[in-house]
Amino acid sequence: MSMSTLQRPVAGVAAAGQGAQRSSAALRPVASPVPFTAHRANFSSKRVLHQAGRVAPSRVVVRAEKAPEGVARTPGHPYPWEEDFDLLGDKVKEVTDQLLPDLRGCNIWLVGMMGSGKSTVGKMLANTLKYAFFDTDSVIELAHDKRPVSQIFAEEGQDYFRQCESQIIKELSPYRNLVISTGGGAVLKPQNWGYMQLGIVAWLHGDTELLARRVAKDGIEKRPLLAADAPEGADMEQVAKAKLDTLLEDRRKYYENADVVVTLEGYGQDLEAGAPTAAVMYRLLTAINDKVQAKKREQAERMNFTIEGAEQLRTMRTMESPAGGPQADASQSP
Ligand SMILES: Nc1ncnc2c1ncn2[C@@H]1O[C@H](COP(=O)(O)OP(=O)(O)OP(=O)(O)O)[C@@H](O)[C@H]1O
Ligand SMILES: O=C(O)C1=C[C@@H](O)[C@@H](O)[C@H](O)C1
Repeated sequence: MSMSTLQRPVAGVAAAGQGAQRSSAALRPVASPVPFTAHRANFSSKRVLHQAGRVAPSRVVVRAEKAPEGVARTPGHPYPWEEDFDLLGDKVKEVTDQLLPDLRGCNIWLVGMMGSGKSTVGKMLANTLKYAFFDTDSVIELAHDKRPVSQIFAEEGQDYFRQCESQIIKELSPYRNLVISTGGGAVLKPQNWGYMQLGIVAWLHGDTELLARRVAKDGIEKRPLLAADAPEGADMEQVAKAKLDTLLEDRRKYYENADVVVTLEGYGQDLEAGAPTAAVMYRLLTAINDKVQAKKREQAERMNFTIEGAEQLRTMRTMESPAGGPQADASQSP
């Protein structure tokens, strides 16, 4: 499959490729209409309008509405501000403002098991950073006349699907300002890491009970690796959980190569559903920022050296070079 017509990503461009030929899919960012919304609460986001010269174009203002009356605060919550939507909104803005200039357009690759929320969180993250968003599964579907992943698996096989996935990862990697949500199995191929590690790779890590609940709710038939050989009439959540356990066992070592790991764990009223999307995004932004700031400090430290005898260097005069004489003479000869 050739992806040679990949368009330079333009934020906000609607998904293209409808009816695209399998051999020449035009890749454009999947529209990311999801603003800063939490699954549980009413968040709203507002982007600052760029008024020439008055507002830095990278600024994103996230406003969070008040938490509904009566929402209990969970004692011992390790991230208590996640339960205070005003505070969470402020914190997202704070970390985004610090991160964006130092991120310098570096791509963010989301990896993780099925159901970890890579697409859901990825869209919100792209929105917040004003990055374009790609979902490799969606791009493959678009490039195949919108056939769902499960059908492509059934008709073309998993190997073919993995080749498409690798091709897309390769083609996206030289671009900048992208959030890319990868398929759960993208981590299996070393060649994919070669491309993803040009950016920052973040693992969304949740326990398999949580993931199974989510994928069962979506319908496991959408995920061919989970649906295969599922006994009829079985509890789909249990089927999914058993398969996810096996897959995670095989894949953990690959996911652990990620630059940052973000837990999906929810607390208090989010114990079952996992952390709300906005909270996961905040954890992600913070982890990426920590990484980027550490790298910046490391680079600054490397530059923090003194040259012994610097004074001598400054006053040193060029001595006559043995090579200089004859060459100089030659250059002057007619
Ligand atoms: N923070 C969240 N809280 C509750 N539900 C969520 C959250 N994030 C995602 N979900 C739900 O979980 C399901 C899986 O999410 P999503 O498709 O984003 O995961 P994914 O990692 O991209 O999965 P896959 O790799 O299988 O495509 C969806 O139904 C989504 O709405
Ligand atoms: O975990 C996996 O191997 C997969 C995850 C999905 O995102 C799809 O990429 C596909 O169903 C395979």
